[in-house]
Amino acid sequence: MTLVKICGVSDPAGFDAALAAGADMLGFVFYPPSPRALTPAAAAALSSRAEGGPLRVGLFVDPEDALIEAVLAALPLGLIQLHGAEDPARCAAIRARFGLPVMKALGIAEPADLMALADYAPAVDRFLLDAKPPPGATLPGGNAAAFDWRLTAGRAIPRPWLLAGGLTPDTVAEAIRQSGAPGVDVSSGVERARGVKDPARIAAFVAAARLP
Ligand SMILES: O=C(O)c1ccccc1NCC(=O)[C@H](O)[C@H](O)COP(=O)(O)O
Repeated sequence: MTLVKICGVSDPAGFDAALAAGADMLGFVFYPPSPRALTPAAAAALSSRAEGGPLRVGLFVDPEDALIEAVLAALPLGLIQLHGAEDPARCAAIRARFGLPVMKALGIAEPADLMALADYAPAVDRFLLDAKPPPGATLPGGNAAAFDWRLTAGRAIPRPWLLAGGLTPDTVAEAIRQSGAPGVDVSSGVERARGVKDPARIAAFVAAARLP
């Protein structure tokens, strides 16, 4: 079954909808410039709405250790997503220091971009293959921009991975078919306004991603 991550969950309605829809992972953004950013305390309050359920993913952009420490003091995470310019050594250091699996996000626009996967593979547990930020974007992710899904078709990706970038309830099934992705991640495509999740779109996205 295709894994589904709902990223940038920032309010109770979005959290409850992702849970009810059966999402596998929930992303909490710890990057203050994002409209989806949470404080550690706010993420802890959201996360405590349910015992168990989806894996809680903490999303960081070139974080200092102190930020990860502050988040982990507030709530348990199951996975650390690194969405900045962290190199393999920094990914490995974060994984070792915090004893948590790491998912490295990489921007993909052309076949050559997939060559970085081999360098990162020993240092990380998962990949998130996303579009590169479009010109003028102020965030490294969550921009509703897609890359050519055919770039990953038939490619051996050296870790479990999620496809991300511009996915919506209407496109996710075709994206899975074209890319061969074993999992998908979405943020903007399940929002009714930037940074505000839409429960109906979350339900529709998870259902569409799970269609045979
Ligand atoms: O979502 C954010 O605000 C964000 C901010 C800074 C770095 C990464 C961010 N999002 C990363 C994600 O995992 C998104 O879900 C992924 O880029 C796909 O986003 P979208 O194209 O909006 O579905």
